[in-house]
Amino acid sequence: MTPGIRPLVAGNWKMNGTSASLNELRMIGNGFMSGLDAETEALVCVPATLLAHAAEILSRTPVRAGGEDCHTKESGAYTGCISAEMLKDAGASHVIVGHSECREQSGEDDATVQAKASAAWRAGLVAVVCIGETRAEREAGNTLDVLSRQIAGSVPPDATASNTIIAYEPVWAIGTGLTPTAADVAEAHAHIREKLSEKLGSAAAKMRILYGGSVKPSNAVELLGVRNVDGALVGGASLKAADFLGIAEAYRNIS
Ligand SMILES: O=C(CO)COP(=O)(O)O
Repeated sequence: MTPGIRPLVAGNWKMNGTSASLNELRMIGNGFMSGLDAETEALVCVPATLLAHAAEILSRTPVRAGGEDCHTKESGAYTGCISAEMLKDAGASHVIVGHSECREQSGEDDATVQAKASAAWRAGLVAVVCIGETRAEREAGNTLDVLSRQIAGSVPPDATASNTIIAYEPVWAIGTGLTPTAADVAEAHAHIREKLSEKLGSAAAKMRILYGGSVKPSNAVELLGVRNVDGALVGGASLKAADFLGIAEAYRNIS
């Protein structure tokens, strides 16, 4: 938590979900309509094939729909790619950029992530910029250096708290059931806030910094209660409405 910042619980469905999964989304929307939105904002980033449906379903709820990645360009001969403008047209409000799975699988570097964040803004979307160290980097004691380098390279210098959200996702915690200790999360998030302040000045004070990596209802109070943790980016547990709502409910027990 950061005083004065409203938390955001965001889901990332990754390459999961068909039209049959939209019922979970309906239940997520209904859950937030029955009072959870008093505690936190909510977003679910879905595969592009589901985005228009998701946006339509969620339009009657406080939950917003987002994309999982975008191209840097607005349009053109880029077979299989999706622009930020296309996501916006399909009803997205946000897009994730620089997820470690994209960085690894597509060889995406910090400069590309930064260009994607700018592309998101060009289309009127909020960019959720992901950063985080690998297991080898953590074991070598380089976590904070990696975060500094990724902030320097991936976050555009004109980022503001209204157009950008940072998601700290230790790569080794994603989908593994492993999580950093609350003290480790506190250290990483404080470092991220400090580096953002050096880079962005006063804009950094209100910028949301989400934690992602094996967040579940059972660990949400501990992880989301940490200072400078302004919400969660949830993978596996966002696919089941009960789990995603259970994570958001943690805010009823965090003061
Ligand atoms: O990568 C993530 C969200 O973007 C986290 O995934 P898990 O919650 O499945 O560990």
